Amino acid sequence: MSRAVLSIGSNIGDRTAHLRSVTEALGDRIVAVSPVYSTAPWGGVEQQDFLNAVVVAEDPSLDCRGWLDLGRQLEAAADRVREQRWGPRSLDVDVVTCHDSDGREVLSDDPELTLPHPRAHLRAFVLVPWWDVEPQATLVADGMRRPLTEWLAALDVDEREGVRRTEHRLEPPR
Ligand SMILES: Nc1ncnc2c1ncn2[C@@H]1O[C@H](COP(=O)(O)OP(=O)(O)OP(=O)(O)O)[C@@H](O)[C@H]1O
Ligand SMILES: Nc1nc2c(c(=O)[nH]1)N=C(CO)CN2
Repeated sequence: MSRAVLSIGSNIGDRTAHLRSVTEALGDRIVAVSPVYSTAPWGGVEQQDFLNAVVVAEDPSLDCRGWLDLGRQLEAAADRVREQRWGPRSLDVDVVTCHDSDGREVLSDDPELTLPHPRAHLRAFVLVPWWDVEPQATLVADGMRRPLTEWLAALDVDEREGVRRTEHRLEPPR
């Protein structure tokens, strides 16, 4: 059993449909889904704006590695092509944090699955929607555990202003 915070993003094709493919696949395993944000590209590659959201999900049969594998499967189903680092993609699923069945946060420095995600604290497109669904959450980076609001406050204003809430909704029908 584990609980994961997943960051999902898309900037190619039907972006909402790509994000929705994740919430549809997760179904009853979803604990919370953030609003969808339109976000300026992060990372220096010139490309289309992204749609981003954060999903919190629980699964009794998945460990943290299982969330990474599930994310890869969903990316493949969206015809994700791995070309350029931080470049355009139909669907990106990142595991931001993962807690085990005892509620303990799993930490890992394995390059295949680094936890928490090593760049989450630098990304307003992760922090803003995550704060919407878990305002009390904290994130470890650079050897410090800080509330999301503190990591957000440390970012450039431009970075935060590039993240704008949309009316798109991802919740699967109940
Ligand atoms: N927490 C994590 N979530 C998702 N992938 C991870 C994580 N930690 C390590 N990885 C590894 O990162 C590799 C590259 O992933 P990906 O192609 O999605 O990178 P990216 O989205 O371009 O950049 P970034 O990793 O900065 O989001 C994957 O092969 C994966 O194994
Ligand atoms: N705004 C935004 N920028 C990005 C994103 C993303 O999801 N949103 N994903 C990237 C690859 O990790 C690189 N840059």
